[in-house]
Amino acid sequence: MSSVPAQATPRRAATADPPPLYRVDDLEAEARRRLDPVHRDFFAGGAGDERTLRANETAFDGYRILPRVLRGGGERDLRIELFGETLPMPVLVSPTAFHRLAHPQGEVATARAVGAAGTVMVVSMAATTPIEAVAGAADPPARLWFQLYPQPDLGFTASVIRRAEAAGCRALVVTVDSPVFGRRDRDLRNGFLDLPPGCRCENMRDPESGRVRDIVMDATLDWARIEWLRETTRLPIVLKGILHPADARLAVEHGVDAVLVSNHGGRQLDGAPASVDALPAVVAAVGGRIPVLLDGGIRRGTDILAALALGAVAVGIGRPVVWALAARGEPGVRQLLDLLRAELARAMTLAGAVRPADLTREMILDRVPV
Ligand SMILES: Cc1cc2nc3c(=O)[nH]c(=O)nc-3n(C[C@H](O)[C@H](O)[C@H](O)COP(=O)(O)O)c2cc1C
Ligand SMILES: CCCCC(=O)C(=O)O
Repeated sequence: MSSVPAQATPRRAATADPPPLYRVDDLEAEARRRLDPVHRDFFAGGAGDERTLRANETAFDGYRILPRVLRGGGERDLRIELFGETLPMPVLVSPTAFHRLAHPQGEVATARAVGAAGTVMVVSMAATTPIEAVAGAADPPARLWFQLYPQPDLGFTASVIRRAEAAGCRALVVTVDSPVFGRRDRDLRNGFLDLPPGCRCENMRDPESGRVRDIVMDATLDWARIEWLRETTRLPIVLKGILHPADARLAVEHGVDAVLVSNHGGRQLDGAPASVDALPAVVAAVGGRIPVLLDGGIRRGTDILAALALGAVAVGIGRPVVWALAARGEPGVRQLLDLLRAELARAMTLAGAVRPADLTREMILDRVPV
């Protein structure tokens, strides 16, 4: 039970702690002040006219939560089960490239914050810290999943998977929305091409030559390659970037363990639907056979609630993590995860749900005029 006034925040004493965080979006403004404008544009931007980028956030305005009352229930239980493990909350850190452009401690800082929160960090193939160092960074250790852009060189792809397995990653997140790199006008205008000296995609280091390879976006990628991956690893496979229900069905047929409904944060196909708008049809197509995850535009506990009620088992957050990292480093990412947890718990309490499984489709009114 909370005593009134639940909102009161004590006046701040002079301390080294980061300032309080009231809303996720405040981190973006703070990060923008600190970042090199070229890097800021890389993190913030999307493909084309950024229609999909904008839609990811605004689409949540089109859903309303129909609360249940007088359900009691006391403390909320935010835990979920995924791949046989219990996660403390239904929020994962989606893979984002180049954390060392946001903060000198890069992925190490992110992993420490995620370790403290007990949830999952999906480490990007384009991380600027080797997966082994990310895995060794956090105490308690972070649960890591590894994001893969399958490379045309199968031997090299297999070697990256072996590294991820050896480092203790518990799932492989295969990004399938990037047969070619999205065209991002901001980066083209800014001439953003190279990482600063000393900053590299360490997971792309060739085991034989020691050279760091470029990540290839492979337009020949097809379901046969997913079958190859299925035979190459025993890790659960998550397909990231599913939007069409027919692809969700194919994913199930190919023995994939989960799908992540995503448009890559609006950075690949501009004009694709907002993730949350694509979610219900994917959930229907999958029919409960495998978990459905979602990322794109999650900025509030109520966004998480809506996605769960529409059938997602968990959501991922991309840019907010980068902003938190750039603004406040590891403590910022901790604050971000704490804030989203608190917002979700409060939203669930107000909506009459004790646990994520209580969030059901009838609690969402959609096509609300905005
Ligand atoms: C700066 C940035 C880098 C990203 N890098 C990757 C990546 O390396 N691999 C990947 O699969 N997705 C990548 N994504 C997409 C995210 O995993 C995620 O789908 C997206 O950011 C979710 O939307 P949100 O930023 O609105 O939360 C990146 C997104 C951003 C913003
Ligand atoms: C080769 C870097 C890929 C990063 C990425 O996926 C993105 O910027 O969206």
